[in-house]
Amino acid sequence: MFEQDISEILIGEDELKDKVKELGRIITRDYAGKEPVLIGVLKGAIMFISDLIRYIDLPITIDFMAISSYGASTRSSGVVKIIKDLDHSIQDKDVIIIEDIIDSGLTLSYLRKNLMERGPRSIKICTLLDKPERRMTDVKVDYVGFTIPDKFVVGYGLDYAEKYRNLPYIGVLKPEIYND
Ligand SMILES: O=P(O)(O)OC[C@H]1O[C@H](OP(=O)(O)OP(=O)(O)O)[C@H](O)[C@@H]1O
Ligand SMILES: Nc1nc2[nH]cnc2c(=O)[nH]1
Repeated sequence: MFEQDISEILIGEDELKDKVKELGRIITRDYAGKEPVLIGVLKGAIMFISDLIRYIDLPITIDFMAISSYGASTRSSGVVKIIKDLDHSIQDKDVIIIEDIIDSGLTLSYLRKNLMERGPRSIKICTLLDKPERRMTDVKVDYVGFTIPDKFVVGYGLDYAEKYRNLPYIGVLKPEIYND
C-alpha cells in the first residue's frame, strides 16, 4: 500500500527481529536479579517495545509516556511537552527508557532529566535507531540497535504525519512526500 512512497528498505524484518532478540538477551543479562521498569515513548516505540519484551527473561513491568516534539514536520521544533505521563512511580526503580529513534537528542535529554527528578535507582536508554549526525545535545545512550545515516525513516512504529507506522520494516521516505 505504501511501497510507492519508500525509496529504500533500510532494515528488513529479519534483521529487525535478530537485533531485537539480541538486545533482549543483553538486557536480560545486564539486569539479572533486578525487576526493571521499561518506559516506552509513545507512539514511535510501540512495535519495538512490544517485540523487545518477548525476549527479556526477567520480571519486568512496562509503562508509557507520550511526548510531543515534532508535530507533522520532519525536524525537531525543540519544544517538548508531556502529553501522557507515567501511570506509576519510578522511585527506587531501575528504569530503561525505550525509544524508536534518537535524532537531535532533544526528546531524550528532556525525558531523562524529567525522570531523574523522580528518584529512580538508575536510568538507562535503549533505542532501536540512532542518527548521530543530527545530534544537537549530548545524550548517553546505553543500548543501540542500529546506527543509521541522516535520512528520514518510517515504519516499525515510526511515522510521517502519523502514517507508515504499520510497515513491518524500516524504510526511507521519498523526499517528495514531505515538504521541509
Ligand atoms: O531525538 P529527537 O530529535 O528529539 O527525535 C526523536 C523523537 O522523535 C520521534 O517522536 P515524535 O515526536 O515524532 O512522536 P511519535 O513517537 O509519536 O511519532 C521519536 O519517536 C523520538 O521520540
Ligand atoms: N519517523 C521518523 N521520526 C523521526 N524523528 C526523528 N527522526 C526521525 C525519522 O527519521 N523518522
